[in-house]
Amino acid sequence: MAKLLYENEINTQVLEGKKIAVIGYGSQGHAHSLNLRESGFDVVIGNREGKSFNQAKEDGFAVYPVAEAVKQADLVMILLPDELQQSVFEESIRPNLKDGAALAFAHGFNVHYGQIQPPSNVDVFLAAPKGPGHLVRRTYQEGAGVPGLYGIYQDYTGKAREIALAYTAGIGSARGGVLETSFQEETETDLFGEQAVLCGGATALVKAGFETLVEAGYQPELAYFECLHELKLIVDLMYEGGLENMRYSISDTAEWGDFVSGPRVVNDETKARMKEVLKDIQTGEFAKGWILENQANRPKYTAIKNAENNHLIEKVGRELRSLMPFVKNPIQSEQKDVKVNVTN
Ligand SMILES: NC(=O)C1=CN([C@@H]2O[C@H](COP(=O)(O)OP(=O)(O)OC[C@H]3O[C@@H](n4cnc5c(N)ncnc54)[C@H](OP(=O)(O)O)[C@@H]3O)[C@@H](O)[C@H]2O)C=CC1
Ligand SMILES: CC[C@](O)(C(C)=O)C(=O)O
Ligand SMILES: [Mg+2]
Ligand SMILES: [Mg+2]
Repeated sequence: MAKLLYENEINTQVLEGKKIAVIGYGSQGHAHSLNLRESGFDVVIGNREGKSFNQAKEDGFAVYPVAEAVKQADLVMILLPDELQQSVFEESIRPNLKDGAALAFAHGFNVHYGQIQPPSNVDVFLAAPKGPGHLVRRTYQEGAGVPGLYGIYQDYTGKAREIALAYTAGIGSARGGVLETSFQEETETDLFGEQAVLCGGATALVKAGFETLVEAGYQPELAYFECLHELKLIVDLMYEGGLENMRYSISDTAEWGDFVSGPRVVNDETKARMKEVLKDIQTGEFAKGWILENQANRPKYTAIKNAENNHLIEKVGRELRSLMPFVKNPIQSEQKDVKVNVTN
């Protein structure tokens, strides 16, 4: 088994007395900053003025324009959207990095695809929690943590690995275990996971199941419960004890259906498509398309997002969840301007 490291094996002294600038106070940014502060580290925030800037202030941080935060930092963690990192880096980060500082990323996209070429006089590492930022925060508050990856791209000071590990401990990832990787491996597997399984694969499966039932004349509310609501309960069982634990809790009828019908839906053809998705990630084709989409102001992204928000499963879901007060949405209720663009 690969070597995972845990809190009790990590020495965090290397970050004592050092100033950490977290650049970006969004999903990952707020979680890293709050967790690091509660782990005893000295954190300042760099953000443009606006919603996140104000939130970070409200949360008690010293908040600066990006350039000012970078100037004072011994460690700069870049938690800006991937598609904006290159321009902010060239304008406000590169010119202000201290000699011997550490530059960190939570995803290797920009370094791996050559969008950011770090200067040679800094350490460069990856500290990538394997989970959404709001859960990185929530699990930390619960005394647990989201497992993470660390990887060294450049070791200028000779301490890059020690610093990276201390950082993963500070955000709570070392409670779940941290695994060494490279920027290439993290970037390619993270993109594959989110596209083929966790986000793209899961939403496509849920929607296809919902549509199949509704088109066959079944009630949309029932189809929502069956294909989306209950999925969380099933995945919780997998999270807690693997496929075996989920199969222990379901009926034998369901388990037999799982064995014989699952492979009829997700089969060799699906796997061949997954391999195509992976190939596009490995060759840089996906990255190129995403960079161009942003340069064009996201026409396809915006059209698809609007259509998705207006899908029947979303309309039915909003109504049903409003009738289930125990289904809390702490993430969106903490945001003042939820980005749901619903028509009709
Ligand atoms: N989301 C996740 O859970 C995960 C993300 N990652 C990686 O973490 C990084 C951050 O992603 P994520 O947390 O989703 O990003 P978000 O979009 O949630 O947050 C981005 C933050 O950057 C700020 N920002 C945007 N533009 C600028 C700018 N020009 N100058 C200064 N600040 C700016 C935003 O502030 P404002 O309010 O002003 O827009 C916001 O606070 C990415 O590399 C991503 O791949 C890795 C693992 C999981
Ligand atoms: C699964 C999506 C993710 O990779 C993540 C939360 O880990 C992301 O980029 O947001
Ligand atoms: Mg991820
Ligand atoms: Mg990702």
